[in-house]
Amino acid sequence: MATTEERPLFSFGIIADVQYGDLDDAMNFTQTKKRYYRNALYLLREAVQHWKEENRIQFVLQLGDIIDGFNTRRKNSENALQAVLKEFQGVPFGLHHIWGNHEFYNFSRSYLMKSPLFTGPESQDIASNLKEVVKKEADAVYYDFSPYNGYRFVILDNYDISMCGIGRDKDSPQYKKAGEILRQMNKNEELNSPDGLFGVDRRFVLFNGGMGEEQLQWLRETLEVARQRGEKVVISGHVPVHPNSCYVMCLLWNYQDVLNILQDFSDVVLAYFSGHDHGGGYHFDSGNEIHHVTLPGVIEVPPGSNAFGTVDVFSDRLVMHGVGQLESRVMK
Ligand SMILES: Nc1ncnc2c1ncn2[C@@H]1O[C@H](COP(=O)(O)OP(=O)(O)O)[C@@H](O)[C@H]1O
Repeated sequence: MATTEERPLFSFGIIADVQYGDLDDAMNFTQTKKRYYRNALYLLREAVQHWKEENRIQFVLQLGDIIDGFNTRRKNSENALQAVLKEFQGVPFGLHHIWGNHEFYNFSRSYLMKSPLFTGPESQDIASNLKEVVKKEADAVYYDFSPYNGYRFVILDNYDISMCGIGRDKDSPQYKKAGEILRQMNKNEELNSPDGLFGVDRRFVLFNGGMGEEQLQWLRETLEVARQRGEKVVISGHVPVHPNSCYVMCLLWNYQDVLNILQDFSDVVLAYFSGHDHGGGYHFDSGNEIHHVTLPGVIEVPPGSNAFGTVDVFSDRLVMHGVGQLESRVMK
């Protein structure tokens, strides 16, 4: 029989960039990787089946871009969303859906707030309270929860300051702020192009975003409370925040602000999980003992493989069991 040392305190599932669409396979923008839009749904199904059979995860962190932006061309966004949500129907674990750039190519924030992709703590109230939805519409969607005594999970809204798709209203201060940042840093007419930008500056493209001061302050306060309670914290967002954990073009615009906060609270922060960069990545910030995990994107996994995992949480380590392209690792 397993001793308490051998058994995880609790476990959770991770998956990123499913980007499902009823679309033919096609190459990415740079013509370097194929995207398997229809197969992505089967890979999601396989992941859910795997978690059901394992029978030990408490919740899944779905790290964003669950359907592809190209669904809008066929006016098929809602059908695509229904298809992926159907895979989660009746699952015996919780779900935390993070919003990425592709959510905003398909849907406005107010639509998302009322959809099952909103998994914030007030999701129950909001579905039945339209006034609350209107009030919340302008807000960023970030929240925290404690799945187990002594542990806290933080969900960030990396597209708080953004011009992606129809997410933010064009008149909103967040959209205007995003425009100021982008146009100052990126002189291309096509704002998704990083031409003329070098190194980490290549992150100043339209498909990325940033976090506002209010959210950064909330993150500091949340980590301060966690510190006082003696909790350990796992943070997640769609977009990576460490330049060594991803291709730099995929970094959060103000990644340094977030890194500074994580480093200030390195005594409580264990890891940062993200998606967005389909190639995936990993970096151990050894000075601060924080693990940065960027999951490979399901959309670019050929049939026959997959990219998801189960993380077992022990008192002294996180053990990530990767399936397919997600590498397994022990994170002390
Ligand atoms: N180097 C680039 N120059 C111009 N546009 C680009 C470039 N790379 C990507 N894009 C555009 O940016 C958008 C997002 O790129 P994409 O690779 O599809 O993102 P994701 O990885 O999130 O699916 C697409 O509209 C794509 O055409």
